[in-house]
Amino acid sequence: MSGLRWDLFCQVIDNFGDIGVCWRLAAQLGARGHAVRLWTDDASALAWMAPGGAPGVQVLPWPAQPPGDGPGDVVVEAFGCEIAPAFIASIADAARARARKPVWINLEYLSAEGYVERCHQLPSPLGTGPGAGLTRWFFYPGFTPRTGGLLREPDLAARHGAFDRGAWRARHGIAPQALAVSLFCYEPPALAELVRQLGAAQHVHLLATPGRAAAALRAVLDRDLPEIGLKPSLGKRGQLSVSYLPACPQPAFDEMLWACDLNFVRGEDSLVRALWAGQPFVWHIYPQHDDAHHAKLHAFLDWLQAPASLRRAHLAWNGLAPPAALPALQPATLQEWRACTLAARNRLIQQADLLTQLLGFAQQKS
Ligand SMILES: Cc1cn([C@H]2C[C@H](O)[C@@H](COP(=O)(O)OP(=O)(O)O[C@H]3O[C@@H](C)[C@H](O)[C@@H](O)[C@H]3O)O2)c(=O)[nH]c1=O
Repeated sequence: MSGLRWDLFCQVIDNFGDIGVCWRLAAQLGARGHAVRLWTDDASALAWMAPGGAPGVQVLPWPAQPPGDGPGDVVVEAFGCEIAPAFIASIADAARARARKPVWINLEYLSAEGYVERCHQLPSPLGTGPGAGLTRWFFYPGFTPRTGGLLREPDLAARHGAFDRGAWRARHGIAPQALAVSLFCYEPPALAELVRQLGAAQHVHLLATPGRAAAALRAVLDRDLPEIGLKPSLGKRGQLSVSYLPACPQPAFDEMLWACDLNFVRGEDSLVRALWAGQPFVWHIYPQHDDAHHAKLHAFLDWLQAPASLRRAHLAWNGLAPPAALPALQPATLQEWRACTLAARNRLIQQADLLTQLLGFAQQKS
C-alpha cells in the first residue's frame, strides 16, 4: 500500500523514547512513499536524533485546530496520547464525507506481557462526544506472532552487514583487544558495582551516552569510586577507559550498538535496537511508580529465554536484587548472552515487522 496520508501524534512524557519511536515510524512510512504529518508537543530531540529530517515527513507543533484539509487516511495516537476534541470531530466529519474512512489507531507501548496478545487489534467504539460512532483500534507492538511486531527497516540487515566495525572502533579510540561497553541507562542501582568490576578488568572501554547515563556515571566515579584511575589509553591493569559521547542521530546510535561487545540499553526503542544488534545486552526498564515494570521485566526475560546469569544481571541492574548479584562479566558469560540475543533475533526475524503489519491493518480497516 503506498501513498496514504498519515497523522501521527506524539506527546513527549520524558526522555527520548516517545519521539524516538514515532520518528522511526514516520521515517519508515516516508521511505515507503507515504506522506506523514508528525504532530508533537516537543520536537527538540529531533535536532540531534534526526537532523536531516526524512523524505515525506513533516514535523508540526501539537495542533490547536485540525488542519484545513482534515485528517489523513490514517490517524495514529502514540502511547495513549489524547488528541483534541476538534481533531476528533474532524475525523468524524471525514468518516461521513469520504469514500475511504480514516482509520484511527492507538499505538501502545511495547511489552512482552500476556495482555498484549489479548488486546492487540481490539476495537474501542466511541458512544458519545465528538467521535460518537467512530472506532479507535488498539495496536500493540510485541515480540510474538500474535502481536503487532517490532519496527525493523527492510534494509537493516544489509546496513548491519556492510558496517565496518573495526573502523568504527578505531575512530572511537577503542583498542582492538578491548571489551567495548556502551552505557545508555537511567540511574541504575548497580552502576557502581559494574564500574568496580570493569575497573578491575583489563582492556575495558566504557562509552557513556549523554544525559542521564553520563551524569550517573560521573556521579558514581566522583562519589563512590575515586580510586579507579581513568586514563585515555588502555593497556595497564586496573585502568578503565571512558568516552563521553555526544548525542548522535539514530542511525549512528544503532552503529554504536553494533560496534560494542556489551550494550546497556533502556526504555523501549534502544531495547529493540539492541536485539537487532545481536550483541549481549542488559536492559534498564523505564521505572513506573506502582512497580508495574517488575512484571514487565519478568515477562521480557521469559520471552528472551534469558539464561540464569543474564536474568540475575537484569534483576541487579533494575534494583530487583542487590548490586552484588551482578554476575562477573567473564568471556563465557558474554558468549552465553550473545547466543541468547542471536536466538531471540532469529525468532523475531521470522515475524512480520511492525510497519508491514500496521499497513496491512490500516488497509483492512479503511
Ligand atoms: C543517547 C541517544 C539516543 N538516541 C535515541 C535512540 C532512541 O530512539 C531514543 C531513546 O529511547 P528509548 O530507548 O526508548 O529510551 P528512553 O528512556 O529515552 O525513552 C523512554 O521514554 C519513556 C517516556 C517511555 O515511557 C519509555 O518506554 C521509553 O521509551 O533516543 C539517539 O538517537 N542518539 C543518542 O545519542
